[in-house]
Amino acid sequence: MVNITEKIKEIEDEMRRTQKNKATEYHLGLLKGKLARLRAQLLEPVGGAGSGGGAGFDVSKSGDARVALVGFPSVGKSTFLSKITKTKSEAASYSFTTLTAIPGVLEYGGAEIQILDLPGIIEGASEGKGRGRQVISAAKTSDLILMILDATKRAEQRALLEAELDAVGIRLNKEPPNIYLKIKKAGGMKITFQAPPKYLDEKMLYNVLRDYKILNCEVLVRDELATIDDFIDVIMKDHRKYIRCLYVYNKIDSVSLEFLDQLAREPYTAVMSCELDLGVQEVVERIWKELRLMRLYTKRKGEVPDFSEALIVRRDSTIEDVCDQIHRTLKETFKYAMVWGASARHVPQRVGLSHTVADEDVVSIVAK
Ligand SMILES: Nc1nc2c(ncn2[C@@H]2O[C@H](COP(=O)(O)OP(=O)(O)OP(=O)(O)O)[C@@H](O)[C@H]2O)c(=O)[nH]1
Ligand SMILES: [K+]
Ligand SMILES: [Mg+2]
Repeated sequence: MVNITEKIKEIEDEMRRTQKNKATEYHLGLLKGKLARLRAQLLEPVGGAGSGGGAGFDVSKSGDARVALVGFPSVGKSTFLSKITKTKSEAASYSFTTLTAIPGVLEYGGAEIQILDLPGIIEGASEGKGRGRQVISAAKTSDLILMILDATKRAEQRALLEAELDAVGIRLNKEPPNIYLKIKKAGGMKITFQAPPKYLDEKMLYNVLRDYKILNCEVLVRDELATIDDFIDVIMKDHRKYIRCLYVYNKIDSVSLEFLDQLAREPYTAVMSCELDLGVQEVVERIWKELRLMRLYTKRKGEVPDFSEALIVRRDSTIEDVCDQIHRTLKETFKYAMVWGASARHVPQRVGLSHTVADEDVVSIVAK
């Protein structure tokens, strides 16, 4: 039997050989669909625990969020971890100094953020080269990926890493496609476009759905710019993860100012030198921003708010989320909440469980 990696290679080769034009786009769409299926199979765990498969490292999540340091060997991931947390992770000039996941804790704005130093990955990681698959699985569990890049190395490194993450279903700085898909038991396929699509047509979707043996379903494409890749992502949604990514170029002590200026202007990008301690604090601030966490302060009735300890919640959290964060059963006795701050229409505002809070609000929960 041909193994999955070989099958993947065959399809990739065929895609490369196929010229892109109107006549081949249906065929290419089908190949992309098959490729996505095989890649998902490749990541399925085989055998028992620890057998490689899709399992990450055995580090439990802790704190308010998790950030994964992903990059080629010797870009300075461990040096960075040791700089911003109390954990010391060995750093050296040779590749693969780090062989497992090393967690550290970054304290910022009253939050505890878990930073995961990971072994370096290389091209082919998604297909299991080196510790690649384990590293990528760990990255998949994070709330933010910090892609550490070496400013002195060729520019392709970033695209190569992105391709590796993309191959395992990680989508960086992207929202899930605006396509509705409901699989049904009967009734055939009903495909609707909200506006004339630029890159799709009914036949293309029909072909791919048939190939996935989805014969009864309802599809509504809401985005006129959606591509066949987006559509496959929707079919494979259980294998997709949409994660924010900050690109961090380290070792800027060794590049020209001109080049540095160019790097710093790229979107989602920060630059630093761990060695000269340049820009490191700015990267920490960007981590906080990208995580989109909020600080809330609680207040007991008749007392002043407790500003010494913040309650950390995710952006767009509601009073219900706040209750869950404080105590598992608080919701059951909840009567109403009083809110002071940016989310309150007037101060204080009396609100229910569905009220959305804002950063630095003061909240007082009143129980029955
Ligand atoms: N010039 C320069 N060198 C740096 C900087 N930061 C780290 N280094 C050096 O780069 C080398 C690799 O650093 P590590 O922290 O081990 O890199 P890593 O990414 O953890 O490497 P692996 O664990 O092997 O994947 C070490 O010799 C560091 O001293 C920097 O800002 N500038
Ligand atoms: K190293
Ligand atoms: Mg390391």
